[in-house]
Amino acid sequence: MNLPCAFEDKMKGMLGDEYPAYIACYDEPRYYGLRVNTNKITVEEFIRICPFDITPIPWIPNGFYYDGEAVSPSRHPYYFAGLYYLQEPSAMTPASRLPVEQGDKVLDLCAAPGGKATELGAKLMDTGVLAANDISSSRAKGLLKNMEVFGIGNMLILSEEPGKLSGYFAEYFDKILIDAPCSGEGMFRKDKKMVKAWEEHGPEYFSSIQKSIIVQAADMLKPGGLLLYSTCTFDGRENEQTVAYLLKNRPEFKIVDMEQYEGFRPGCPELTEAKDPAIAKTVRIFPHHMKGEGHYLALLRKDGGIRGEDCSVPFKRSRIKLPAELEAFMEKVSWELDLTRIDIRGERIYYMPEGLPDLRGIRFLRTGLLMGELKKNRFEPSQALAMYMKKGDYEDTIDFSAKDERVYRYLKGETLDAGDMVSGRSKGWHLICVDGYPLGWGKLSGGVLKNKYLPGWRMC
Ligand SMILES: C[S@@+](CC[C@H](N)C(=O)[O-])C[C@H]1O[C@@H](n2cnc3c(N)ncnc32)[C@H](O)[C@@H]1O
Repeated sequence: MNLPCAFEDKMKGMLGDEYPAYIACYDEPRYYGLRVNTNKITVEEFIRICPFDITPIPWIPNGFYYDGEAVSPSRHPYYFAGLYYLQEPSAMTPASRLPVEQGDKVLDLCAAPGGKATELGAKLMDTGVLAANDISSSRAKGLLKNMEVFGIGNMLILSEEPGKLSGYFAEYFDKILIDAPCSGEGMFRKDKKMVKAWEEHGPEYFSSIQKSIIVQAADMLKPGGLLLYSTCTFDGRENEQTVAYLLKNRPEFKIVDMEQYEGFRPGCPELTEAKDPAIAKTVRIFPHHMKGEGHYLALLRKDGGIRGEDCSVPFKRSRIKLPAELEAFMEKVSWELDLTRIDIRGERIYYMPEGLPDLRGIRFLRTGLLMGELKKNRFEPSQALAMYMKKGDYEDTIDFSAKDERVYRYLKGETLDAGDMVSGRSKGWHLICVDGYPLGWGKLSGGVLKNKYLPGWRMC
């Protein structure tokens, strides 16, 4: 593989005797990974039903390697059911090393397309709130879809400058992840296009963006909260020096240890001006030490305050009366709605997370779970609501086996004959599942299932 000379020289200087082992990795194939959505299925159950061979990624409890040259997990109905996310193994590390607890308010500041945000949302198990932001609104659309496929409801999908967000969310979050835009040196093997991008915008360009983002993020963290900073690059300016910049400008931050793995290598204090030995607690991932691409991670705690103390002033919502159409639909749903969390905007009905600040003025793609729309005396449930549900949450369900070719036809948007799956009198909205995991909605009449799978999500 042709690497820029300036990059090779830098790596020789950084790695010394290890350089030959490092550069030899470029002749080895890349690794393919998938991460189980523990919000929908346990790891044990996934191993039991997984239709292709997988082997555990040793440092990620819900991560697995698969043979990307032999199988296409993105074509399987379980992928459409949101049971897993396809992700490069090292890229699973940042979300796994941020200790999110149920009830936390969590921010993923550079979140699209959702590789980390989907895992943070899964860890919250439908508690607290996850704000997933990306400055690019086109990339944020992909993020929204991935979050909905994963069944995450307690979310905000934002598309804002971090500096603007810090005015709305001052000391609001318990945990923040910054997977910073970077020069991508760690991904050269996986994606050769990254080399060209590096030649256009290198470490110097990104390090100034990273410094401004990390300080803006710091101001959104509660005292006592944790911030995880990560990149997929090797350059000291983007890694250790960005962390050192935060420590200098926000001295209330301290680097803390993260859960270790034998392949992790310590960060390099010598790459910074202050040479603070604590920088060695940050983590470098090199492909010649682990089966994954290059990454960098730092976990930091903000001093002061009692963890869990809530500094936010929640936006007060009053209990509303449900529209009759939604009330009729909810008769078949097994859970109770908290009426203070319902928000009706035009025809659309949202189920909002609790304890939000006033968001007026922020650019967002979604706030809360889009439950559905009110249309001429009827309620039409959304695709997101189907993905949010668990089998049994809705009374009328059609559960296909993954081996039934109708599952594939459903995902392609076809009308199906489902007379054998229901009693003769059954009609109206049905939750369509594969092996017990919801995929979307269908409307039944006389045994014929009208397809309500979201057109933009169909299998090609
Ligand atoms: C490394 S990618 C994030 C990948 C994502 N965390 C994942 O795991 O799928 C960095 C992202 O930062 C976004 N970005 C760039 N500049 C930004 C800024 N100033 N504020 C917020 N996001 C930014 C980019 O659009 C890009 O999607």
